[in-house]
Amino acid sequence: MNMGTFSLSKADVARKCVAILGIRGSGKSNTSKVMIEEAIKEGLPVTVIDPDAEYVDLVNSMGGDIVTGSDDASLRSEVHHRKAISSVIDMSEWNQESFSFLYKYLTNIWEMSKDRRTDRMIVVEEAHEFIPQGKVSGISEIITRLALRGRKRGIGIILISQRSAKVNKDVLTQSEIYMLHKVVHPADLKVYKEILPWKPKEVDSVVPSLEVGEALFYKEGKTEKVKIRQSTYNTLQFSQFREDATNMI
Ligand SMILES: Nc1ncnc2c1ncn2[C@@H]1O[C@H](COP(=O)(O)OP(=O)(O)OP(=O)(O)O)[C@@H](O)[C@H]1O
Repeated sequence: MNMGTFSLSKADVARKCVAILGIRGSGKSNTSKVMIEEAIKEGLPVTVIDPDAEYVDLVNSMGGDIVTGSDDASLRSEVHHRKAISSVIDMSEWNQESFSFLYKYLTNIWEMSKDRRTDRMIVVEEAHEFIPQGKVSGISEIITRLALRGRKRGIGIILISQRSAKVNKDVLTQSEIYMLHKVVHPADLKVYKEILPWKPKEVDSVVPSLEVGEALFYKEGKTEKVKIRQSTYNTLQFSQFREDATNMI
């Protein structure tokens, strides 16, 4: 999996918990898009919980299925699971139906993966909204279960959040891979200090000066400063836009 200045293997991420953290605009979504692109290419299906419908075009263009609150959760999750199809749960309506759909879909994936294991990464954008620290809901419970007990059933998780201090600690601290983009707030720097085997001073001096697309990649006790490549989809979109603009002139 070509991530930019570093690479990952499918085995590095399948059935693992990955956390992508950083302030707004630091490059988290791009990092997760690159990971998703590479996972799908390697035959590892993903399900993205997408509050802003920002993964719809990417996953759609790679052969995935887009579902919303008005779809049949049992049917869609069954087909996606059986045929190893990637999906985006478009939560942008942010209404009761979307939440009911999400709960049923994830619960079904959990149930079905007991007898029929197929590897899948569940991507949780704005993770602090779905698994907040100190608050419990049906959705937070099922995501927590998938994150903490999904490994044996083939399930891995990618958590993305701009508010690391607000994400359920039990889940966040179970992550095996961290992609730590820029943060500046002391509460978020504190979370990084708990994750990284660095002196607090070092975290304070390095992390706030990370540039867009740069991150500290932490895995198995080792930390490396990396630059993530641009998602092909972003680049394609951009070149398509340029082409369209040129044709208009
Ligand atoms: N690795 C990268 N190389 C070059 N540009 C990048 C990279 N990562 C992100 N960018 C650019 O930076 C901008 C913000 O990126 P992105 O949306 O991924 O940030 P974010 O942290 O997810 O922000 P938000 O929390 O607002 O969703 C985008 O225009 C994106 O194209």
